[in-house]
Amino acid sequence: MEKLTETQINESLKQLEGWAFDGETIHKSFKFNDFKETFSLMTQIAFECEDLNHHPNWENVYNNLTIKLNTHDADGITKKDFELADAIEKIIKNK
Ligand SMILES: C[C@H](O)[C@H](O)[C@H]1CNC2=NC(N)=NC(=O)C2=N1
Repeated sequence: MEKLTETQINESLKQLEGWAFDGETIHKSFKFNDFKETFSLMTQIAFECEDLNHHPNWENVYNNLTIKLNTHDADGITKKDFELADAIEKIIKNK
């Protein structure tokens, strides 16, 4: 899988509200109602990650969730990161 250039990353980020590029990952932080809702969403996302065979670097503290995505196999950002980010946004929008 080819890694994307910074220009391509920034272009793709325009379609993803609230996501940013920190030089290594695309990332976004979320705040939900409580821990149960947060962990339920993390579980739904986890099954999507398995389907895509693409996994996040994420941190959860109570109702806060920070998700960072990059492609280890490419040592950069690839289309798979944006595919997973899209899937994450859909899960959260439909909660
Ligand atoms: C063998 C390799 O770990 C797998 O192909 C998948 C698993 N999940 C993954 N997740 C992420 N973020 N990057 C990868 O390169 C990746 N590779």
